[in-house]
Amino acid sequence: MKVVLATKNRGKLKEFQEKLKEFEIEVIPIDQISNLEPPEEKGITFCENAYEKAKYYSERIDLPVIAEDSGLEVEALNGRPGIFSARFAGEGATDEENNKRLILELKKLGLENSPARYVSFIFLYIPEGMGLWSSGEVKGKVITEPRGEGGFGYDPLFIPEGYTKTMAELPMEEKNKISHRGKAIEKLVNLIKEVKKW
Ligand SMILES: O=P(O)(O)OP(=O)(O)OP(=O)(O)OC[C@H]1O[C@@H](n2cnc3c(O)ncnc32)[C@H](O)[C@@H]1O
Ligand SMILES: [Mg+2]
Repeated sequence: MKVVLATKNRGKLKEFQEKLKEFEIEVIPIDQISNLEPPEEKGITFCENAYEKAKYYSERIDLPVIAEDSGLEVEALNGRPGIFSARFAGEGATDEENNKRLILELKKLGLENSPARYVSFIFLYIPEGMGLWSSGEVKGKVITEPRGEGGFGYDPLFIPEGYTKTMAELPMEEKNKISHRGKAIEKLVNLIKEVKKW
């Protein structure tokens, strides 16, 4: 089975490819099929953004498309950056700039860490008129001293619950076992299997 993934994020793409390989599903990045620019993320929830993006591409390329919207919710920041995680430090910000902003915001509050969670929301849009969705989360804490080279985004600042290493210090295989995305992908695969039985 093959499925198109609508993302511009290389880290995300690699994690999807690695995880779905376990289930013999091949992931084709959207830019191999189409050079359409993604729709603006206008939603106020992860759910809306994932749905809108999957629908947008699927209707235009007439193939099943997966899109994911994900982010980091920090307790001390009342859930921010949330859906704005990719652009916390401004439109087009790099991971490093976003991490700096997070550290600064925590320090402004006099904090060295805060409970936090990563959230992933995945939508699979099938042109014949069907949609499947799943979500996942991983709880942990964010710190103000980055560590590790793996993963992407806020991983050098995120320590999953029950761990002492940051997400960026874990091999991808291990991150995929415990991460918001890994869990959401597993749930989606189970749904696909159910639907195939009909
Ligand atoms: O929209 P696409 O093209 O898929 O790529 P994106 O990077 O903009 O992806 P999102 O809109 O879902 O924003 C998610 C942001 O949340 C953060 N994030 C999500 N999952 C993460 C993870 O597993 N590790 C670290 N940071 C993560 C990171 O800053 C991402 O850029
Ligand atoms: Mg995005």
